Amino acid sequence: MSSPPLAPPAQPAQPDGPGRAAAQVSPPGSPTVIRASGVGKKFVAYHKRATSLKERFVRREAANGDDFWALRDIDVQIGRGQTVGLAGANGSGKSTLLKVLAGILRPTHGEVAVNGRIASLLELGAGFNGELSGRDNVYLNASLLGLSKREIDRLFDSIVDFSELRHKIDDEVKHYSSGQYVRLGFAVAVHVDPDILLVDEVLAVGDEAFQRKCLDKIAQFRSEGRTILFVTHSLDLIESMCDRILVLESGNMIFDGQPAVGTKLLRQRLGSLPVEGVAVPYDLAPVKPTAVTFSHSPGSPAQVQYDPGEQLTVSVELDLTDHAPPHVYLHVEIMGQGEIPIWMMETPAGGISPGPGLSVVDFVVPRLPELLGAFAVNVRVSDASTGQPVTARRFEDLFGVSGLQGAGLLRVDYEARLRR
Ligand SMILES: Nc1ncnc2c1ncn2[C@@H]1O[C@H](COP(=O)(O)OP(=O)(O)OP(=O)(O)O)[C@@H](O)[C@H]1O
Repeated sequence: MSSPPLAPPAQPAQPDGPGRAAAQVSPPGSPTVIRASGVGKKFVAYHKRATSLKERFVRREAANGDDFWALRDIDVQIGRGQTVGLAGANGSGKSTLLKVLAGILRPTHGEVAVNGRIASLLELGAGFNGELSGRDNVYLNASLLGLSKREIDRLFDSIVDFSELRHKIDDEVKHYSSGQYVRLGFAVAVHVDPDILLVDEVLAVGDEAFQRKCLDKIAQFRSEGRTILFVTHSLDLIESMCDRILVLESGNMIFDGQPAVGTKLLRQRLGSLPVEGVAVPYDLAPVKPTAVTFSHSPGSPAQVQYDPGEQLTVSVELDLTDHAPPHVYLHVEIMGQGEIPIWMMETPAGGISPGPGLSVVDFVVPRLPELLGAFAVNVRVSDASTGQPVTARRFEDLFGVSGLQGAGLLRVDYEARLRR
């Protein structure tokens, strides 16, 4: 599917953060190759099937069909050369979004524009005719993706070699196993010289050796500057292979941005991230850290993603009862991937004296170091006069720092010297 060249991408409209999608612009100078604007997709869910012709006639159409929005108001722009992971719980709309972007499903609302040749490997068997042989399906599939007969003749052996199905190539594909289907589908998709590759979770069907081969191919495509969008439940894979993650929840895009931040948010939402760190019962504490927010400067609008060198303010809201100690000491740990404390901030040793009620303590970091990752916050409160712990709380609210591309967590200056 292709369309006329797209206009330069518009700037993102809204600030980023969990709970609303953070629009991500393409890297500077990289044109947008996929743009979805206000995309919604409605299905009609029929809860109960009519059991007789009469019943079907009496109910007619809409009587027991509920509208069901599998996608709601999705705005996204994908820049050329980006590798984007699409993640979310079962039924969140990932496959539907991929199909809408591939032009296989028409959106109920909104528009999709694509600039470049798309090859897609969607649900099992999509694009294959079970009655035809593997050989015929290679020709059929590749011609649907825009290749001429002569081009397919030239690529045929390479496609079959990649699929490792030469011994099966003249069998009807309805007799293929699901893994064999995917092998052939993937082999065709990567041979048609696509600008954009869309891959659904189907890769999980292949055996380990074939998965490795597919991932190597995706890595090669990535290094060639092609655009890749893939659905996976493997958040580790997204962290290692993608420049960007889109997280869907009930058809809404709740996050668009840095993989480390998005995967952590999703793990939180799926309940697969342990919450820990409460030392003293929080409910009984006379001083409660009730919220943590991130912004550029004290009091400025909340923001989640930062670049190295930018100012960051971590604001801790405290709620004190009348029985709170007069001098309170706060210890704030910024926690990285794998529960590693990255840095620590604290109030002066004598503590602070906020008084009863709500107050906010701002920790201002004038220049963020050259870091990469998503960071959560642990807050410990103690009585500054006695040193006794009061309570502790872990905040899963995250901020992310981008800027280093696959270069580890921290930038360290170094020289490489040869010595003989
Ligand atoms: N053709 C259809 N008719 C009705 N409902 C549909 C149709 N296709 C998908 N759905 C529904 O839309 C929702 C989103 O489905 P989709 O396959 O996009 O989810 P997904 O995020 O890819 O899920 P999974 O991780 O389980 O593959 C689901 O509730 C699904 O049942």
